[in-house]
Amino acid sequence: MLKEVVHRSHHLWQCFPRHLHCHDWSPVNSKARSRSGRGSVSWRKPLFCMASYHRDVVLATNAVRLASRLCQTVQRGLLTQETQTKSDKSPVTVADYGSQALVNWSLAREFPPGTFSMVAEEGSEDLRTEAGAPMLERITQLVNDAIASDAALDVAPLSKEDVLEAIDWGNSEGGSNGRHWVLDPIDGTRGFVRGDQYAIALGLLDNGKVVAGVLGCPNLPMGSIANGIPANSSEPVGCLFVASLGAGTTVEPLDGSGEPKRVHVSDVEDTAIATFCESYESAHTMQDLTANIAGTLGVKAPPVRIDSQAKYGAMARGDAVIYLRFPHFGYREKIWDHAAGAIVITEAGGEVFDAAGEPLDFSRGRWLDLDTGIIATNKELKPVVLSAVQKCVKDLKIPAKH
Ligand SMILES: Nc1ncnc2c1ncn2[C@@H]1O[C@H](COP(=O)(O)OS(=O)(=O)O)[C@@H](OP(=O)(O)O)[C@H]1O
Ligand SMILES: [Mg+2]
Ligand SMILES: [Mg+2]
Ligand SMILES: [Mg+2]
Repeated sequence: MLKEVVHRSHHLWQCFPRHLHCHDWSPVNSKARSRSGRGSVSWRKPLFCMASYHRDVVLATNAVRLASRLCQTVQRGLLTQETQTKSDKSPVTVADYGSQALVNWSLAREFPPGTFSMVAEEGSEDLRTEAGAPMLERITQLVNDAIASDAALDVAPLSKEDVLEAIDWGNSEGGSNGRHWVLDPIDGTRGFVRGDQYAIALGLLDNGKVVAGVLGCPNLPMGSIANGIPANSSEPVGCLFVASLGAGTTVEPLDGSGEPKRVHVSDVEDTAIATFCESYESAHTMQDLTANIAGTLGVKAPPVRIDSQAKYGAMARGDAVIYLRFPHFGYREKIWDHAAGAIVITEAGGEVFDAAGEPLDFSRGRWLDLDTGIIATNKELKPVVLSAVQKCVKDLKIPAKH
């Protein structure tokens, strides 16, 4: 079956106009136009784009929207048997696997055979065991339901083997040459399980540099979260952030009900009125260190703590001025936890760097080797934030590289 898909994808690719210009491509497969009335991923016509990655951005947006639907369905009624614990003790759910299978399947069919490379978080090993069989059954059903709900996808259902295979298309090592997609199918799984924030994070590397990023944040309010996330608010929820090199960052409703709007990081230059955001989970960042850095900077507001790369999206539109992330000793960052988020910030005018002040290097494979920590802020505040970080990190006596 997947062979068929790949074969057909080659055909699709051959039919696709190669040298698209921004204005040439504005597919609309909305509910209103669909033959069956099933609705489809609401295709967008971006306001800001750069010709070379425009097609990738459109494909990535559609894939993320499709996966978001699956995640929303699962989060509404998550059952305990739909969650497993991985060997590193972190949780993984049917939605992490389902989202990865859908994004991989949806993108791979658009590229010529042998040219699709994906670096993604999950692998199918645990699903291939006897204990994993019920989960695989459920994931296959969720994936097929999501595909069937989209009128633009007129394909036969995937088998369990197809789903396993699609998940494993994410096993690329990435690197500094060529094009590699980078996917976190659910970033912030702990938040997802808790019923809080999470993100479907899809980036694209070209010769080691992040050139495009799409963040689907199904639970993030469209309005500012500078003062935290209001409970029981009537605010519309569900944001899609899209960025590509030289083309800026936009935000729009994830459900396709509104137009993309360009966003920019905060222009606050006075740290006394700056806000900062960080991981919700204290196990993921040294919150005592970040409190110390914030204190050194004279930041008065309490931290905005939310799960996942939704933080990067929130920062890109100015909800927070500074992002601080300092994992506990020994933790090694992975590229899918930051690729999409980093370009969403940089294209919104911000900077993302490590404690040495260097930009993140996504060219070294699946891992993100960096000096201590990840920091983001606007260009004006970078020197003062970096200096506070370096002072506090030195006081903490963290080994320079870990
Ligand atoms: N011990 C430890 N230290 C630091 N980071 C860790 C750690 N364990 C996991 N992770 C990674 O954190 C990802 C979740 O993103 P955040 O830390 O920003 O969000 S939050 O902690 O859920 O609030 C999370 O991403 P997902 O696994 O995709 O949920 C992990 O990759
Ligand atoms: Mg995980
Ligand atoms: Mg993650
Ligand atoms: Mg994940």
